[in-house]
Amino acid sequence: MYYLTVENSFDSAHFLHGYDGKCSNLHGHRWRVVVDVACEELIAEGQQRGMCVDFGDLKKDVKEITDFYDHAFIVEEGTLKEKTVEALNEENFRMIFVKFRPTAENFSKFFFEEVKKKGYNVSKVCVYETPNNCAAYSE
Ligand SMILES: Nc1nc2c(c(=O)[nH]1)N=C([C@H](O)[C@H](O)COP(=O)(O)OP(=O)(O)OP(=O)(O)O)CN2
Ligand SMILES: [Zn+2]
Repeated sequence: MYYLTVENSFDSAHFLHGYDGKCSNLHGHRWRVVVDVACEELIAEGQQRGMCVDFGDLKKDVKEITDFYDHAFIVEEGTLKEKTVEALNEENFRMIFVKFRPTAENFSKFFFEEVKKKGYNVSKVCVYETPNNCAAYSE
């Protein structure tokens, strides 16, 4: 089995609703998303001969998926008061609502599925919230 690894990072804010501690406060991370793709066989012919997939294609797709979350406030649906959302909208702050609690674990599964949808044989996705903490998802 061959394994490829690419990564992309994005900066965004979040908070953990219902968390008893500092992470219940609005705070930011440089989220680092590390994607592993597996191949049993390499491409036999053409420009990509000897490759699992072209790093360029994989990097472009991972960047496209993750850059959407850059410089945004990521909010779990239903965790902010309506008037807070309205006020933030009035300020033109970019909010992205997600259906899950925005933890590294949930993001690792979310990005795993998003990259898989692009047709890659994803073997693992790790999401680093800080340089020292990461969560991984694989199937
Ligand atoms: N298993 C998880 N635990 C925590 C997550 C998570 O996604 N998965 N997330 C958080 C918070 O988002 C927090 O920002 C990160 O927590 P923590 O490492 O405790 O904070 P610091 O980076 O500031 O670390 P210090 O060592 O305290 O400086 C919490 N837990
Ligand atoms: Zn955090």
